[in-house]
Amino acid sequence: MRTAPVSTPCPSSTLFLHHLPPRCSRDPSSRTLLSISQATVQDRHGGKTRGCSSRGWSRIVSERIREHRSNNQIFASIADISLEQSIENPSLPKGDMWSVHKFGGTCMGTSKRIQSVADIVLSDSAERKLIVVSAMSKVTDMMYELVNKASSRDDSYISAIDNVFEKHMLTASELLDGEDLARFLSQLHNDISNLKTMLRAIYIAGHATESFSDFVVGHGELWSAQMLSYTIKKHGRPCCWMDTRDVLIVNPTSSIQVDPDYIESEKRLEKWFLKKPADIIIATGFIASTLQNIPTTLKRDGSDFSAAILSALLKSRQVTIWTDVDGVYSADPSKVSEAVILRTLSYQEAWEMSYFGANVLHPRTIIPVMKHSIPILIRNIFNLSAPGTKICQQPVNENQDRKSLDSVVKAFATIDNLALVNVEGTGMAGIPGTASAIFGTVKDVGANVIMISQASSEHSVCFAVPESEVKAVSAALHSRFQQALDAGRLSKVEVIPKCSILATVGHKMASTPGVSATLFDALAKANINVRAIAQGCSEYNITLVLKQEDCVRALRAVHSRFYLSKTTLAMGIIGPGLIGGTLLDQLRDQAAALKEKFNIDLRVMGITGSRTMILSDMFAAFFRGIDLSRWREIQKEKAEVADLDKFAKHVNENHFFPNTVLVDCTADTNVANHYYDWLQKGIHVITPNKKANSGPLDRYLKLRTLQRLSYTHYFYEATVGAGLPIISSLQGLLETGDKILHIEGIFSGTLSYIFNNFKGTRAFSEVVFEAKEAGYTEPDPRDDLSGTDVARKVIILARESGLKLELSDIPVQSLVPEPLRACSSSDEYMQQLPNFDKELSEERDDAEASGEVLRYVGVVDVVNDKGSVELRRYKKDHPFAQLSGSDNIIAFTTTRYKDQPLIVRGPGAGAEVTAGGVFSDILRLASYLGAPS
Ligand SMILES: NC(=O)C1=CN([C@@H]2O[C@H](COP(=O)(O)OP(=O)(O)OC[C@H]3O[C@@H](n4cnc5c(N)ncnc54)[C@H](O)[C@@H]3O)[C@@H](O)[C@H]2O)C=CC1
Ligand SMILES: N[C@@H](CC=O)C(=O)O
Ligand code: NA
Repeated sequence: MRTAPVSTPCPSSTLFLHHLPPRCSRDPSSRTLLSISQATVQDRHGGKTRGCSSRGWSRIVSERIREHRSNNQIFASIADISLEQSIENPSLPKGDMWSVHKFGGTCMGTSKRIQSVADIVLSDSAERKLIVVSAMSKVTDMMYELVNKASSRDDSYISAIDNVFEKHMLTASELLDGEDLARFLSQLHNDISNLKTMLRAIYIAGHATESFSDFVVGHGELWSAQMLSYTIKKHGRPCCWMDTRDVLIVNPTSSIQVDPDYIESEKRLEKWFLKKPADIIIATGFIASTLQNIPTTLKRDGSDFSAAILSALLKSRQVTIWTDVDGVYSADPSKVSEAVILRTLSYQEAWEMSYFGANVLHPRTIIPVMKHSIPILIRNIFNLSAPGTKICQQPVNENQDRKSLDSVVKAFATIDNLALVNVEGTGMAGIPGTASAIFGTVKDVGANVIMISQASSEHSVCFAVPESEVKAVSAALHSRFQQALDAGRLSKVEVIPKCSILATVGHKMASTPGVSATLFDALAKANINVRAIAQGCSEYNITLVLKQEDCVRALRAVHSRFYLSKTTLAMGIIGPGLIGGTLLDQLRDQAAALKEKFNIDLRVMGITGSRTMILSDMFAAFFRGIDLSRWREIQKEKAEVADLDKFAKHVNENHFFPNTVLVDCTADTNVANHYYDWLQKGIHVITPNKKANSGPLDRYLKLRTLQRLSYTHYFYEATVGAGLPIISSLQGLLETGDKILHIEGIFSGTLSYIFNNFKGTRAFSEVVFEAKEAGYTEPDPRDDLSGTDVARKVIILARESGLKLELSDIPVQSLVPEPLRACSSSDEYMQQLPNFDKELSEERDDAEASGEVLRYVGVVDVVNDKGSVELRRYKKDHPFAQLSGSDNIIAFTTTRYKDQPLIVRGPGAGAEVTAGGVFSDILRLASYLGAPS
């Protein structure tokens, strides 16, 4: 047997013998192993047995070995020897003076990080500290790999173990020097050569028992604990390292779980402390022993569990789990960028979250500390300024966690790759044992049921299982219930694939009215269908099953709805002309204020004109949207050929934003023809374009019906009177039960401007040109001058009032001279217009002579089911004669406003006011979707 050269005695080392499973003694290699272990036994107790020579120790141990048959007894006996040898020591103090910390593999990943860990430990002002450490990052995997290689007789385990040695040797050399380094390296050498012997035995046997494997793997923790202990000692602070296999006693309950034996562990901890009453203890995480002293691990609960058990044994003031995130987020930050760090969580909330894979402790880890009300602090080793998340009995100062106090929802989590199984049939109701038969069958195929839901009618039971297990579950159920299916007692065993779970977690959530309503409302508004629901009476969790493709959108929708983040809208702007361009600039200027003051986050994901479009960068800045401070430049630099379908898909199908709105700022009928399809897909539509609402009646009615049936919104305030509240006023009157009798008004900003300024000093064509320049006209000014634009507005208001009129039903008096109606372009029309100035001049002079003015008005005669558009004369004292600029004026005569009409007046055209009207529709949408109003 080769042993590593030992330059200095090893004061603290692992006890090899005592960790050997009983079967070791029957193993051909056990004799060799025993001889190694004798050497290490003496090391292990070196700290307390300095008075005992190596030979003396060997003698005592040999005697005890003779006295006791099993290795376990040997260990117990050895422990007794060390106790016999121990000098008088204080008993183990417990309580507030202890502060427990746990540093995971990442924190212990390099020499620099181990140094930072030492600094953190030293800066903790607690009287006594117990520090639990994991193996250096990747080491546990490397160790498992060693066992796998050896047991599959792969020779490369030898070079692999050399890599393990190298990694620790280099790290220690960077951290330590002098005698400490020599001691550590000698110990490392010893351990590695012991491991090589053991791996050789595994190699020969072609098999490793679980305890062999646990024994090998646990070395990562032993080495990291020793390195940290020496590093702290280097700073002049007395410090001991603890092999927790001497202290933590557990009963393995399954291959993935162990139960701590608190009574035995407490006894052993007290014994340990008698020997090493240190103020700073560095303890190995993850590893433990059985009551029979067989090495084992804490399985998947790992080092966090070690820290929690030790913390409970010491009744420490707090346990700090150091990791690489700032704390527990309200949702997975990779899916919800506005997720916030929760300052506090109750123990129950924390274990609900951890089940869903949030970066929280495993529920079993929480139980030991919860019993003694010990707070757990989760902190980021890479960001010491972050206060972290405190998991404790009573969440302190809940207000800090959320902006909204009334919300009791803390956080959201999701699980993907699930399938729902639905067992349905009339033969289940009132028959005891059906559920047991169903779930017994599921258990028999080893599938894990993640949630269950059954309505009280008992006609169906549905449950979620991992997608990977559903095939076996379905086959087993079909076979188990074949007879019931054949007889029709069960109608189906159905699998709904590609599902996800969305869980909402919060303290006392279920006992607060309105939580579920708000949750489901947020989902409905994002057009997300819920397949199944489960809420236990624990009141900490509401679980929903949805289509997997909807899951991230759902997560974002509910997260923002509970005010944990902004109401985020993905927007696509179609037609960046005068109105669209002005809107984009307004969005740019207002974005920050909207985010900060109103919790609304608007992201323009695409802008398309008729020929080219720009889409937000799919990878880099995708989620930020297009930089609106440079959208014109980006349009020049990065535009691609416009494709409206691709555009809508890009904006909508990101799966990230719960809601999408397309804003149509064109005057194009083709774009308007897409609204139905978009609304059907759950895309909200906002527009100043009048084409959809004034187009063919049947299409309009279909669109409105769809909109009313769905949770998808279609807003078009700017189609009449630009930003003036015309549509909303009319809707308000109707919704509150008023009856519209008559609507009359000046609906054209262009024609209002023209007749307000056509005072005999300038030619008619000159004033038309001014109106166009001012941005009041339609893209083609003939739409205004022909009265078509006003007719469209009349139709929009008539239909809104319940009349079923077509555009062709409205008689329109056109102001476009007959010969110019056939002009091929608006430019040609504008050029030729001066030739026809005379006609309108004469009409104006004639009116003037009678003390009247000309006004171009639209009328909706609801009582007589008709509308008209014409040039009328009004006395100079009539309200319609008092206008200026591009003012619109609209008078609603209703059953409530009969004697005096309700009048809305103000600028009814122009870039700023129109874009402002569209913008206010966008904010109305955000508020409908849950933004604070
Ligand atoms: N100017 C005003 O005061 C008011 C205008 N409106 C309406 O606002 C809309 C826009 O008007 P303006 O901005 O003045 O017109 P504009 O002509 O300046 O802008 C329209 C933009 O849409 C683009 N476009 C046309 N067809 C397209 C298509 N199929 N796909 C993508 N882009 C397309 C054009 O290239 C242009 O950039 C019109 O529907 C108008 O009726 C409504 C109220 C007031
Ligand atoms: N061209 C229109 C613009 C608003 O719809 C008008 O002049 O009113
Ligand atoms: Na309006």
